Amino acid sequence: METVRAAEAELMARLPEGTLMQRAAAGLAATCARLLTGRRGRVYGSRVTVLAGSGDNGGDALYAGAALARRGARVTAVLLVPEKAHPGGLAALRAARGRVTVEQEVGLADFSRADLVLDGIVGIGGRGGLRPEAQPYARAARRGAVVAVDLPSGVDADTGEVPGVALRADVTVCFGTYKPGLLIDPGASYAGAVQLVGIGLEPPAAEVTALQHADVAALLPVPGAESDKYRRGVVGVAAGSATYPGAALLAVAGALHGGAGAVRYVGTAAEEVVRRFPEVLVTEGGPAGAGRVQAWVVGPGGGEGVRQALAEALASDVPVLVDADGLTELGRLGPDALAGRTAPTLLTPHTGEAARLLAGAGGGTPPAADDLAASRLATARRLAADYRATVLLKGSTTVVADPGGAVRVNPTGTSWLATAGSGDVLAGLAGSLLAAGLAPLDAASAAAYLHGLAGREAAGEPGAPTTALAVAGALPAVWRAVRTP
Ligand SMILES: NC(=O)C1=CN([C@@H]2O[C@H](COP(=O)(O)OP(=O)(O)OC[C@H]3O[C@@H](n4cnc5c(N)ncnc54)[C@H](OP(=O)(O)O)[C@@H]3O)[C@@H](O)[C@H]2O)[C@@H](O)CC1
Ligand SMILES: Nc1ncnc2c1ncn2[C@@H]1O[C@H](COP(=O)(O)OP(=O)(O)O)[C@@H](O)[C@H]1O
Ligand SMILES: [K+]
Repeated sequence: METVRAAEAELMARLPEGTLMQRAAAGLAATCARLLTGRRGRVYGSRVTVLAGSGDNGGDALYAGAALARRGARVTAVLLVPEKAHPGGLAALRAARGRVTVEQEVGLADFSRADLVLDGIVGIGGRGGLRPEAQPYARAARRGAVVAVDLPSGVDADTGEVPGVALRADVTVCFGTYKPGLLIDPGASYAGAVQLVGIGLEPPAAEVTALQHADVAALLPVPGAESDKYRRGVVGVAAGSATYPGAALLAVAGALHGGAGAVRYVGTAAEEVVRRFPEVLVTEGGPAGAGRVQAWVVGPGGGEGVRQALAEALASDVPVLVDADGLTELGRLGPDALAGRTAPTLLTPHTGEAARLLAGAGGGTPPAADDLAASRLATARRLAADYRATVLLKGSTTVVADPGGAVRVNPTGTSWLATAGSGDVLAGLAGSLLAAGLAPLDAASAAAYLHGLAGREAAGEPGAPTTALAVAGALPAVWRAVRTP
């Protein structure tokens, strides 16, 4: 949040005092009024509780509460740290005939009864989780909507980590820029629907970004008039074993829809692959003896042959994507196995595989996968730095980290993707984009974006269990949707 603060400070120096807070509060009040109108038909007479902490986040909430009170809402502000409540906001609320209480019991009762709660306990200035005085609100029952001011209180703005408890919101109104904590789980799951209110803040280039349709459309490889299959790129897939022949089919299915001109398969499932996908080139032996490819995918359903396949692929001078059993093997070898590479490497672990990779990098026992899921940003960054490779960390929020420091979080994911084999499809898809010439960060984040949309498409609305093969089958429709202006 240092960059946001710097941008705010720079902008504030040019504006009359309080301008940004007034803009923020006006946007916040407008969203609250829309929500109340939607739920109750009108703002007038509705019950609103403002939870106001000790900083400017509380100030925003108090000013917005004042605006709602002027429209006839019955507003009560609960001051969590009475001596530090924002003086201007408090005065505005009082002038609008809002009630103020410092009794936490009264506050909790109001909170539970309210049609709408404004969570202004703490925003980007919050550190170390909710303090004791605020914790009961995170646990209390409520019947109304909770609108988080800038960020759900208790969520770390920079990382999405939740040390302790946090206030779950239905809507988060964030000011100026999306904070990473709103995009990365577990924080993202507390934010509800996120609305951005412009306050005239021009954010500097962010360290953590999320692609949108237009960004992905610009990245996707599209054949030109002069293209042929080789110029579009050939992706090599070394996947599948006697135990998991299906992983080969799924990785190939993803690869066929990723933009490469051809897919070359090596491995024990060649017969099944060709029966299902006659367009695939198959070669005996491992990656070293296969014809020229522009990128390798190694590891899905890997089995016995994975050690050799990984060694051969890593010895090549083309980008290599390592997934699944390939990652387990790489964890055994440690980062040194990538030291001599002349082309980029993309690692696509889930948190269990990430734990093995970290153990391989640092020695010792693997960290618990659950702990890594609670600190996705830090985990992806650490792996990227340790292995000097691009890392796509899978799971409830997919995070892609480049060794150079850039991070992208994927906004399209859906938990319907938590189905066996969908990771294999993602590996093939991302490998295909690598072969088509995308940089690893672009290939990984565009693949995650398409894969998330395909998961949604395959699950349908309002959602039903789907399969990895159906996710692969949805990819063409998703490409078209993304490329439609
Ligand atoms: N800057 C701007 O131009 C604009 C900023 N805007 C708004 O300001 C917000 C940032 O305001 P901020 O910097 O005052 O910090 P904020 O989030 O209110 O928290 C700091 C206070 O909370 C306390 N505290 C700390 N940790 C805590 C915890 N875990 N649990 C409980 N309390 C905790 C801490 O107390 P202390 O440590 O001092 O005791 C300190 O007093 C931002 O999110 C946005 O809403 C908008 O108006 C647009 C323009
Ligand atoms: N809760 C979730 N929400 C969103 N996506 C998820 C969730 N759980 C898993 N996924 C996604 O599903 C895919 C599962 O991949 P992976 O764990 O490799 O499974 P498999 O090995 O069975 O293919 C990944 O793309 C991952 O990001
Ligand atoms: K808040």
